[in-house]
Amino acid sequence: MKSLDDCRVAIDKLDSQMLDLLNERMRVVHRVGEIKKESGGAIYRPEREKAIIDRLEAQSKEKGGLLNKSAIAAIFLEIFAVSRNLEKPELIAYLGPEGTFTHQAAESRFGAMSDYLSLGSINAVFKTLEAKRAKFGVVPIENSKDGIVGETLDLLAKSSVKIVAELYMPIHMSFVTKAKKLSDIKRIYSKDKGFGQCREFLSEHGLVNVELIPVDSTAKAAILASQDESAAAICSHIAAKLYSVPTMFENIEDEHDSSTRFVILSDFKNAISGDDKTSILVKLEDAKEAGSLVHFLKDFDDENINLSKIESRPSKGNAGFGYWFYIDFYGHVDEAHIQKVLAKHDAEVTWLGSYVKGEDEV
Ligand SMILES: C=C(O[C@@H]1C=C(C(=O)O)C=C[C@H]1O)C(=O)O
Repeated sequence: MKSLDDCRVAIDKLDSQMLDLLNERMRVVHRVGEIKKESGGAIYRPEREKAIIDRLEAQSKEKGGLLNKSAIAAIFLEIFAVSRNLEKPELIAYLGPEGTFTHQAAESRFGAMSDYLSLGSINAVFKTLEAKRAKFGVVPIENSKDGIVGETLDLLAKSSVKIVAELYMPIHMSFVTKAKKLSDIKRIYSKDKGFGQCREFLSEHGLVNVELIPVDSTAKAAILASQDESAAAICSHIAAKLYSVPTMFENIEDEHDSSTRFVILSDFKNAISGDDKTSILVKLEDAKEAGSLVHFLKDFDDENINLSKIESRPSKGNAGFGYWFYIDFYGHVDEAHIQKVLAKHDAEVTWLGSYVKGEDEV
């Protein structure tokens, strides 16, 4: 049996080996960066990152390793982020302020080392990308409980910016405070939705008579709680960490299965990964005729293309009532059967991006 000291000696040796291997990996990555610079290729290649994680998961399973897929993804997504920074540092704009769930989503993909730009609105994220002031943008597109984020869809319809990746993040609320015990808490800050999602928690813990103060964001709630020892905040894990407010309770939301889908925006087209999703916008020319949407969708069905989402939006600017549709389906725009359908509807369809299908949990 190894003693604690023996274990620590073994860990130190393994860490040194890992560091040497990581440095060797970074030298290869540096060369990849040079090749991409010569060819003008995109630095971020989500389909390649997915292939690496899938391969390592299979290897870990086969060899009976202790690391499961999410552990492997957590470690390697950080390595990829550091690698991309070495190839070329690129700025990531997100819907802020710092410490929001969008910030948490951005960090889960781009790591702790990247340069981030927190912006005040979804519109500002699109504008910043259009002006090439940032390479990537991260915005929410839908929530499993609240539905679609209309502003994101409307901006996708108007902008040249493309979706290059998606990710789903479970939304968990933390109860954070500098107070020593619950009875010391006189006020709680959160977004109004934050209170709504944690009603049961508040009543079970006798907090209904405490003053509930709604503020603009859960991040702001964390800041306020960091300045007042008789206050608490209901906020994200990242906000608590960022503003150094101790967590008293985690996962305090009434329903634990709420998740938000975020999209990563940029200006390039991904290669086919074999497990892709595509988003399009459809403005049907004969929209006023009965059955036009059915005919359109029948072409997808004929090619065995499965839809994962269809959402209608009022088209602003037209006289009277006009509609367009936002559609997500499985497959990549460069696959032949998809090309066939899209070519038939060339004038009616705007391609918004093809990207690796996200998994429900990152
Ligand atoms: C190194 C590359 O660039 C990026 C970094 C990757 C990595 O660290 O393995 C993988 C894909 C890209 O996002 C590459 O394209 O191979």
